[in-house]
Amino acid sequence: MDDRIVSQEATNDDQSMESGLRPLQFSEYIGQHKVKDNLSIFIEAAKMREECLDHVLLYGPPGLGKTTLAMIIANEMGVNIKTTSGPAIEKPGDLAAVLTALEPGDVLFIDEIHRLPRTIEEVLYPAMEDFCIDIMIGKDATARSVRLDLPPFTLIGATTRAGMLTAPLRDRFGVHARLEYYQPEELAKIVARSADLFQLDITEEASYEMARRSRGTPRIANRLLRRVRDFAMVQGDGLVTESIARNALEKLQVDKLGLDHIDHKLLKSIIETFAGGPVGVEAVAASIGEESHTLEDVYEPYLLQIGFLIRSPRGRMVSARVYEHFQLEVPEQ
Ligand SMILES: Nc1ncnc2c1ncn2[C@@H]1O[C@H](COP(=O)(O)OP(=O)(O)OP(=O)(O)O)[C@@H](O)[C@H]1O
Repeated sequence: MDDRIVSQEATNDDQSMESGLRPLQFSEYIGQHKVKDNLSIFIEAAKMREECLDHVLLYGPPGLGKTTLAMIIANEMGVNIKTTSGPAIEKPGDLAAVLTALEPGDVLFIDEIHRLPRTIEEVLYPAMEDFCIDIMIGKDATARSVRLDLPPFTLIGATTRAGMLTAPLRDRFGVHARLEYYQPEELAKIVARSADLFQLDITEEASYEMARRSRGTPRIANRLLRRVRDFAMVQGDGLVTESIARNALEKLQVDKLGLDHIDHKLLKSIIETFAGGPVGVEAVAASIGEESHTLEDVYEPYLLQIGFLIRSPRGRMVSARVYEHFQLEVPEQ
């Protein structure tokens, strides 16, 4: 896990803070209108039919609110939620234990569902389709399969890698919802809401200052707010103003677009060592002393998303916007 302030992954620090900041209803969940509107209809219809909600697959990058949404769905359905994750389920028996402990109507949330081993995934198929599981009793010659009925339940699977799910598993989810990166105005509302929960006074401009640097991700917005709050308490009179926020974010080395020193090092290395590219990912990784898979999984996605990096068949290139961002002259083609 990387410990950058702009990391999308949750740190231990985030986890203890996040539970208190989680919206509990759709009305408090900011943005993601398409997903929210559709889910609200499906929930309403399931309630009218007095049935469970169909199984839901939530996918999208880390920190965009998949866990939060799963909790809201359970809350809006008026049922309990049990939470586990792909890596926590090591044997088919682990999953059988979770499934047989469900109460009728419960939501079972499996985070990082793409990390379930195939043999365990197969236990899920009949559970999702027919609300039953087949478990093996005995060994070798005396082994036999016994079918156990389960109560009707809703499985909510969350993944950052929908492409890594097998087709049979993906097809068993009736609802597929893709979470998108947030717009600055939505993140500004999330910052203002969290500040309110922290009982912190903040100006609208200060919320925007953090929103613009949060890389489209609520988790990062909330993390920046926590750090800025420290600066406001020590350096100001408690009110978070735009200039306190800007000053704090500069000290934290998070620039106007949410880029940090690692992004700068990566982009500058391509400009200075490789004349802007194209250059192979291995060469870039070596030049900044990182593994190539870390570069691809952790550092590149945001830079690609904002169009700062371009992936071409001949390797990575920086776009003209990177030169402008660093106030460098754009080289002639
Ligand atoms: N739409 C939203 N409105 C308000 N707050 C949000 C929203 N989405 C996420 N958050 C906040 O961002 C934090 C991170 O959200 P959450 O843990 O649900 O992300 P996630 O997508 O499940 O991340 P991961 O994939 O790493 O598990 C939570 O504390 C939550 O309060």
